[in-house]
Amino acid sequence: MISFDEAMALLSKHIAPLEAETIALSKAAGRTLAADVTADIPSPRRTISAMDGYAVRLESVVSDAPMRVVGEARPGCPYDGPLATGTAVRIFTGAPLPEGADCVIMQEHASREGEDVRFSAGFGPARHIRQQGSDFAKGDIVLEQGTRCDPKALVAIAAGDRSETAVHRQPKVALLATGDELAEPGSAQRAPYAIPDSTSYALAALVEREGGVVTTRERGLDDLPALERQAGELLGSADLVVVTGGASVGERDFAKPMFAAHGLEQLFDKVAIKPGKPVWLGRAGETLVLGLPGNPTSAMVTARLFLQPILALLQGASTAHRWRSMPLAGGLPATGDRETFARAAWVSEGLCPLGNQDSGVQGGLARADWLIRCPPGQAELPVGAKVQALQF
Ligand SMILES: Nc1nc2c(c(=O)[nH]1)N[C@H]1C(S)=C(S)[C@@H](COP(=O)(O)OP(=O)(O)OC[C@H]3O[C@@H](n4cnc5c(N)ncnc54)[C@H](O)[C@@H]3O)O[C@H]1N2
Ligand code: MOO
Repeated sequence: MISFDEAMALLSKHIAPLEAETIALSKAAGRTLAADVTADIPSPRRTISAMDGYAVRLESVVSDAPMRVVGEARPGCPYDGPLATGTAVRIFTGAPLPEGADCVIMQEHASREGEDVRFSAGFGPARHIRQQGSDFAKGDIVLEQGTRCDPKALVAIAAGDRSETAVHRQPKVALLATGDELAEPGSAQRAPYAIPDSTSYALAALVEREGGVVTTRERGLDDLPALERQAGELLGSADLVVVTGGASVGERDFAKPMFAAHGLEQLFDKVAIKPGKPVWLGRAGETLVLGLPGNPTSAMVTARLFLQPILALLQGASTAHRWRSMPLAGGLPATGDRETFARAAWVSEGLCPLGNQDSGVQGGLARADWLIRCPPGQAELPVGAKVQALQF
């Protein structure tokens, strides 16, 4: 059995980004950049006003003396010509600053009388000007390779006047839930010992949220020849197969054997963590296979700890575990001999570990927004202690 850190190092070592493709900006949300994005134009594109008011040469302004307004500048429509000393140009936020102007006086400090304007004293030292290129220059890198295009990143690409961007292909992910007892949610109540397949929809949602494409979401009975056939079909259709259940040592735990006939090479099998010890990763041909334990909390915790970084690595992103130091708002029990990821909720002053930490929990999962990382053998921790936590 390997440690969590050793398992993470194996992910980084064995998982390379999928090939790159160029896509329209309109399709880029959620995708990961395969190359740095450089700006084709500077931002701001021109030196512009940051306020609605009057553009002036500051040294020519005399408080409460009339000044001639010689024209207007609007965004996209500049004042034509240099600004003569002793004159002002009506200007609006975002408009190019007239040549020769070095200050914008906000209209709140101006009183207009026909063609003239007077400025009251005390309009302040701010010039209210944004210099051309003060945000970024033409040719600057506005986003680095490996950045995920969240809404804020889309602003930078568009502002650099780029209509397309190079991203890594989306991973195709096939989901298989194994277990004779599993039934489609809504139909379990019709058979006395059936239970709803509660994690497949959750895993599909996680895959899609993290930039993958779910090619299939299916169930398999605990029957090895049938599972072997199913494995062959799934391996041919996906970059990654995620199989839940059947990971442990039971006589009908077939998650690994079903891929053995297809040349499965194991990268790791069992990790010293709680929950989720039976998690495993392998490769059959070109396709990765991730095995998650059947217990629902274990499946979701290992999906967060392993599936999410695998999807990130396939898309060329940096491994996505952002641990944060956070205070405890409730006591944390001592840890056993496996590194433990305690489920916790954020309350006003910190993280409160949930009362039921059983790996079969389903109902309380929605309240668990954080995983607290507890090293093996850690003593009980009091309220206020700092812990390492990962958004869950
Ligand atoms: N003798 C041992 N027994 C077990 C060990 C062990 O080391 N020695 N490990 C335990 C641990 S830890 C876990 S976690 C589980 C994992 O077992 P499996 O991955 O083989 O999972 P199953 O046996 O198929 O199912 C466990 C449990 O979860 C329910 N389940 C399965 N799939 C789903 C699903 N898609 N939706 C909802 N619930 C699901 C299943 O009905 C079982 O109740 O093994 C321990 N045993
Ligand atoms: O360690 Mo298992 O994944 O919790 O019950």
